[in-house]
Amino acid sequence: MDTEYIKSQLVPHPDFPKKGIVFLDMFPLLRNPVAFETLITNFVHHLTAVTIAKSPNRKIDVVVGLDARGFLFGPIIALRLGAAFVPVRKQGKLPGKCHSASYEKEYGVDSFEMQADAIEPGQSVVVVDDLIATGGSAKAAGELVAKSGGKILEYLFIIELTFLKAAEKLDAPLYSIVQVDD
Ligand SMILES: O=P(O)(O)OC[C@H]1O[C@H](OP(=O)(O)OP(=O)(O)O)[C@H](O)[C@@H]1O
Ligand SMILES: Nc1ncnc2[nH]cnc12
Repeated sequence: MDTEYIKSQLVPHPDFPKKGIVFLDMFPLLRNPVAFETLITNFVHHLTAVTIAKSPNRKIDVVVGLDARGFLFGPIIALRLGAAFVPVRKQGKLPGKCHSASYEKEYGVDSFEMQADAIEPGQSVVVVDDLIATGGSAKAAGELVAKSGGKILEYLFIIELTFLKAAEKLDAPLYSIVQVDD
């Protein structure tokens, strides 16, 4: 089963980057091409099914990836879907006019930016990242998409820390491949 295989590639690191956090490292998954392909295929099949169920004639226009680990697989999903890839970056990295939103996360505070002309009003958007913990970064990304007039179809993650109940903070459905419940 995809889920078990993908889960088996994630390596927990207790007390990183600070005491009390169990950091789930996704990089071993990317070192294994079969697991990486399984991951991408899972996301693409899921998104194809969701798109068909919602509106067979409508495609996903934009895949938004979050800095930094969402950049590692978001562009691949975008290419497979024939969609644009748009990065949401930490503050001060993007040139031109940007929208910005600040947020609190599992181990700190940060601010995100997205180029103001990257998404056109009415475009269908999915947001991807490796992991959702408190949901602070995903929520901030959602605010940036909304400022551009994009419509979020779904938020997608490899890992969801379900005990933090982040799904309740989001304005669109959440899909995750691996759920961690404690
Ligand atoms: O749901 P949240 O509580 O917002 O936490 C999840 C976010 O935290 C991690 O990124 P991090 O900010 O550590 O940055 P990195 O990808 O640059 O390591 C992770 O990749 C998510 O983006
Ligand atoms: N527990 C965790 N493991 C990996 N990345 C994270 N980002 C936020 N929380 C994390």
